[in-house]
Amino acid sequence: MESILEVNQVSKTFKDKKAVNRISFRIDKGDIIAILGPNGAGKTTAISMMLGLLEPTEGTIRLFGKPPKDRTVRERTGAMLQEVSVMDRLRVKEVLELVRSYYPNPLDMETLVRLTGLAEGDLKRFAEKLSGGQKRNLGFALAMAGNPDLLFFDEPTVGLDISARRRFWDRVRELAALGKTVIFTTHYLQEADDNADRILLFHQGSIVADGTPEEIKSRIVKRAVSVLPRDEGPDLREKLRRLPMVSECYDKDGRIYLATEDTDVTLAALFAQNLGVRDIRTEQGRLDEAFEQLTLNLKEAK
Ligand SMILES: Nc1ncnc2c1ncn2[C@@H]1O[C@H](COP(=O)(O)OP(=O)(O)OP(=O)(O)O)[C@@H](O)[C@H]1O
Repeated sequence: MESILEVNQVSKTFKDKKAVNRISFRIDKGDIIAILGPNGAGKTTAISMMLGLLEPTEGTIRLFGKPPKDRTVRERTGAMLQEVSVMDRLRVKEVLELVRSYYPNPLDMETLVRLTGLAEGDLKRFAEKLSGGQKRNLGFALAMAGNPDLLFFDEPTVGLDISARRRFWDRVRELAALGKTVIFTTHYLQEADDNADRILLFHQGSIVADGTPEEIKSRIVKRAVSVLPRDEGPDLREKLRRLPMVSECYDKDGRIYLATEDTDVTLAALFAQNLGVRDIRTEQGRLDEAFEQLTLNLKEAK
């Protein structure tokens, strides 16, 4: 299978800030990949390096076997970045025509217009006058103008309403079905879970997990047991923490939570030892909470 993207031991340091720290991965054709992570995790910096907009401090990046700035790479790559800046004083149709003209095998104008989701009348409007959502659609069309094999979307759904989001992901799935490779960034585990074939989980510049949504979830979504303290003994949390299979103990919404590898074993021990707790519940860990918990734990571990 053709390797679309290879990132090898890549780091980026801004003055004394290490924004990306020795990341390595390889992406094959036709996958939808989520780069998932909280604010400041290094997602945008990583994408900017893959696009050749930033030079890595160390390491190498190859797209279609060539460096990011190679002309043939540019011709086969499209991007929609966070700020969709459209040229002043150009009408929508003119912007589309201009960007098409940069590419050897552009997408036909009709398809591009369809991808903007704009009405015929809107094509004559100045691009800068479009609403935020319409600008995003135009950005999507511009990313597609060269009929690229590889697409980058940096937080593509921020600010879109639910139906616009759904339309966006439907279009992305269509593209992947045509054999195009899509890389997008997001803060939301749910969005990555719903739309990606593979997730690269970024945290503080490093990739801390790499796998299918199922693999990532099973790694980070732990079941939990939660209790209320009956009498707040001084070492209650420590005793709870030491119960079998418990990996962590934390307070949330007035309850004490025990993340556990095996709720049955933990519950049996909890009932057997009289630890001064009441209202014992088992919880199916929620995805977003687990994600938050994972990134918090990693932060504390540093
Ligand atoms: N040009 C720059 N100069 C100095 N520091 C920078 C620069 N660009 C990014 N950083 C820092 O590098 C880190 C990673 O930033 P980056 O924008 O890549 O994160 P991100 O995961 O995309 O975050 P967000 O989700 O908020 O967009 C941050 O701490 C940021 O402040």
